[in-house]
Amino acid sequence: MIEYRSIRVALLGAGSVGSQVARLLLEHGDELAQRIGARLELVGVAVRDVDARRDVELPRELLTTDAETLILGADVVIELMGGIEPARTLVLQAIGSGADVVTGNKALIAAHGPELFAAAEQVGAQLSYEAAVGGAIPIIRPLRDSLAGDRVERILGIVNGTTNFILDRMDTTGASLEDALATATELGYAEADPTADIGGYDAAQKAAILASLAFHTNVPIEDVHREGITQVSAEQVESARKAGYVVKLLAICERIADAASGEEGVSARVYPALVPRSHPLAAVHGANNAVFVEAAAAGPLMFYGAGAGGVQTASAVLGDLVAIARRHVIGGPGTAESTHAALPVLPIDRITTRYAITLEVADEPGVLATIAHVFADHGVSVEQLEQTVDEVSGRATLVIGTHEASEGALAQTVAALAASPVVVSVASVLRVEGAQ
Ligand SMILES: NC(=O)C1=CN([C@@H]2O[C@H](COP(=O)(O)OP(=O)(O)OC[C@H]3O[C@@H](n4cnc5c(N)ncnc54)[C@H](O)[C@@H]3O)[C@@H](O)[C@H]2O)C=CC1
Ligand SMILES: N[C@@H](CC=O)C(=O)O
Ligand code: NA
Repeated sequence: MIEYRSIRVALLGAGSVGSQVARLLLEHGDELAQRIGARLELVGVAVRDVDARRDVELPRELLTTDAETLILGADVVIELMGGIEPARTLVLQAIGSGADVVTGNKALIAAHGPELFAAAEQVGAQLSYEAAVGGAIPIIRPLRDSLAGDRVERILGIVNGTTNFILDRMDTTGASLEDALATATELGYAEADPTADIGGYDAAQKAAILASLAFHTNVPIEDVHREGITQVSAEQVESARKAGYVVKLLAICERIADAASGEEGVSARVYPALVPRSHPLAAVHGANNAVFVEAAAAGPLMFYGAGAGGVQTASAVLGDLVAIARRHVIGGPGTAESTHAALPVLPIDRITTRYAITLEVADEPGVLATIAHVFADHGVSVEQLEQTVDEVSGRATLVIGTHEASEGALAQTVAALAASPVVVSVASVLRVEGAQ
């Protein structure tokens, strides 16, 4: 029997993810020790209430309500409490006391990443957060390590399981958003307050993290353009389906070169978009996540799997922990975040993409010409137009697909269409992403 040295691990939070991390650590201690060359010793678990009922029974002697004392003397601290405070203060205290930190807290990394990474770099500590984006899916380490020699051009991600479940259900069963959300809540995917999911806040935090990593630039959460799925209707999903598209909530991170100056910037944004059914992201069903990365040398890559779930997410936490423990065995400082490129983060009106606009119009002569003029007047080029006429109401529905246009030009076009006497209503405006 080999006598391994111990690496002292403190766990903060024993909820869905934390309790599974504790279980895996306790159950697989021997095997992990052989992989690492040192034993991971779980020295304590900080909880709110030691007597609370948990899905996973943990040895009572490990439980404490005193997180601050638990941190002292730990080699690695795992933060799985969620939220900003006290998580931020405890992570800073852990780093200050010489510990490495693993967290799954995307809200914390998106809002306070630079402060936490700077604190870690100052003392040579490692701050790892694979669980923060895409749950179990390896995406942080591939971006940070595997693609470190490449140049990431674009990321299209389905990074929120709840909204993907809702949109998928609307697409496959014709359910309304409200009914699909109720099912997501019943199945335990949605948060108790699902605003973070359906409002796109959770996806925006993940977009900020992905863009920062991919473009070696600090992308603050405030600079991520965010639109949720609350306005997506069953009609939009249905007409997308008929036209060969699916509606997905996308987190998009993109390098953009200014057309005039050639200067480079980055965009990070979250919105529901039409994705062609032939695109790999269209095949991401249920609560799954996928991150589609386009890199200059590697080409397109897709990372797919369980974006949430206690035990699934615990896998990512354990991966970070093992990597840190192996470094402890070898020695040396942690890897600092790379933000050397410091590219400007561009506002939404600097991006260009394609759009699908649905208009209700009067079925009269000259209407098409008037509409075509509105597009031409604002420099937006129409790629395709389909008309269906309701003989009873005498109204026509026009679905207009554009070539790439700027957000600014498109917004002006839509305003002019809404004001036009031949337009009864602008029924839908959706961006189109991932089309060739
Ligand atoms: N559940 C999931 O599928 C995923 C979760 N995450 C992230 O992982 C982290 C943990 O998530 P979950 O386990 O789902 O949350 P959870 O709500 O199930 O667990 C958090 C636990 O921390 C405890 N806690 C909160 N404040 C505390 C304090 N001051 N002292 C001691 N205990 C405290 C709570 O009582 C709760 O038991 C969050 O940051 C979340 O965003 C990331 C990816 C997926
Ligand atoms: N609420 C999130 C959980 C994981 O981050 C989701 O639905 O994806
Ligand atoms: Na991950």
